[in-house]
Amino acid sequence: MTMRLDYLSIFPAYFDVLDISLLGKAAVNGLVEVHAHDLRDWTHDRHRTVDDTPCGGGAGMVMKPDPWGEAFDEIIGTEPDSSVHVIFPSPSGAPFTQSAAQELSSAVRIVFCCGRYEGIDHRVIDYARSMWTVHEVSLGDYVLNGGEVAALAITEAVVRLVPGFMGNPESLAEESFSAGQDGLLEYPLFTRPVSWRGLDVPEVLMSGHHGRIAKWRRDESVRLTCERRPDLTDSDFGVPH
Ligand SMILES: NC(=S)c1ccno1
Repeated sequence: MTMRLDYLSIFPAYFDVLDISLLGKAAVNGLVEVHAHDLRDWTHDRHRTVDDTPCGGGAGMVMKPDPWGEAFDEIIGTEPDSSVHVIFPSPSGAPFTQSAAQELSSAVRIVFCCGRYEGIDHRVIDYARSMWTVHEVSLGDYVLNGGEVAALAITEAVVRLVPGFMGNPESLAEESFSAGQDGLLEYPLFTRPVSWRGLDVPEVLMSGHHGRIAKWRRDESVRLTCERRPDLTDSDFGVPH
């Protein structure tokens, strides 16, 4: 199954980077198909206008609904289809999580709508909700200049989970937030040399004792998660001794 990814933006060149490294390899292998579109291609005036002043007043400009609607018609179609996932990255979106990435990794089509200015006329989102499966998501509590960088981050988080993408799928099982880690943060990682600038690899990792190594890693995951992400912990994890 090939996952088709579409990006609607007034800066489609942001997505040229998807030809690089693993994502480029996934495209070559037919796992994903990438299409970036310039929203201005669906304008009809000399200035290729995509924005206008906000109704009700206020600073900045709002993206007009017409170009989005015409782009949807051409890129996605005019019939409802819940298998099409339409993503609007936005500071007012729901937190984007690893579980959301996992769910989206089985999608056949994902369309990213990258807003600029103060945002997109809300009717565009309402229309999309009436037609497809819509996700208004945020990467964090901060504001970017547009949705493009967020779309790239979400793309990487999703595509790397597509079956056949990662050379060694087992490496996914031990990552932060993975089910194999009970949703905990990943433990610290080390490799050779054993001693580096006066800093040594923890002895337990060199012991060859798999049980002790597994316990050390679990304890470190619990410790890090309790310290850095108490919101992810619950009474089951407890406080590491
Ligand atoms: N925080 C996110 S995802 C965002 C999108 C646009 N601006 O901020």
